[in-house]
Amino acid sequence: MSAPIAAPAAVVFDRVTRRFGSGEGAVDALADVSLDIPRGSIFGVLGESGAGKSTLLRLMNGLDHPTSGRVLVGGTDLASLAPRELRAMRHRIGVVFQHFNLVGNLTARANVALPLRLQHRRDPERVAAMLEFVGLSALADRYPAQLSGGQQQRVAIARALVTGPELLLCDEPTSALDTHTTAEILDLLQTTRTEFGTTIALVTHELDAVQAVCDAAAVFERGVLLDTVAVPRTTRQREQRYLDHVRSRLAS
Ligand SMILES: Nc1ncnc2c1ncn2[C@@H]1O[C@H](COP(=O)(O)OP(=O)(O)OP(=O)(O)O)[C@@H](O)[C@H]1O
Repeated sequence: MSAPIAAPAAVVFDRVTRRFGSGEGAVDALADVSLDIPRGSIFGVLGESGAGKSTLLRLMNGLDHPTSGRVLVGGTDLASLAPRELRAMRHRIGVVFQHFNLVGNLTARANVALPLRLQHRRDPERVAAMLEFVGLSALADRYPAQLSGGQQQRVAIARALVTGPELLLCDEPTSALDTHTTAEILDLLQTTRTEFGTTIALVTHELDAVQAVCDAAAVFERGVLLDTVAVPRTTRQREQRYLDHVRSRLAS
């Protein structure tokens, strides 16, 4: 029997170094990092402050480029793209931030529609479907200040997904949320992967978040990739998550 053919990685870091400054003051935010993020996975990027997590995300998003090495997204070296091509590529990548980054004077609905507007597109049905997907149809005409943190993050996720990205970058998406809301947002990320096949990079310093939803995680310290670990999904963990979910529903 022939060996199974591995699906191509959604993101490849090929010997990537990102150096800031020069001479004695130089800092390698990432030092010779090689990493594959499998297509359709939820991949954790774990590390303390200063580990290089944000730098890694900015490189995946094409907002920054390596000092040496290559970052491939969907097989394309981002540094090889002309500005126009890079903009097109970035439409295939959604981003969710720690502090939601919603536009305060736009309703939830208008926030979700924003990425389409920036592409000169209008698709109210798609916007409505995304709001329904994140469970916020009833609150679509509220402004961010009228929503809880968890609700705002749901809007941000709907906004990130509205263009149908194949890659979703999440930068500490639950760090500003309480435990219960964190679990709900992590569940939503899992549903996103299941429903749309989106590859999700989850940057966090929270080990619990990685254990709850990630298939694997890369662990960084001061720019160095210490290890890439598979996260075991035992039956026990699945049962426990289900029980936690049921209990929280009954309690609410
Ligand atoms: N634009 C920059 N200029 C100079 N140094 C930078 C720049 N961006 C990042 N660094 C340095 O690179 C290292 C990694 O920073 P990075 O922000 O990627 O870490 P992080 O893991 O995201 O940290 P945090 O969790 O605090 O956001 C740090 O030492 C930081 O000071």
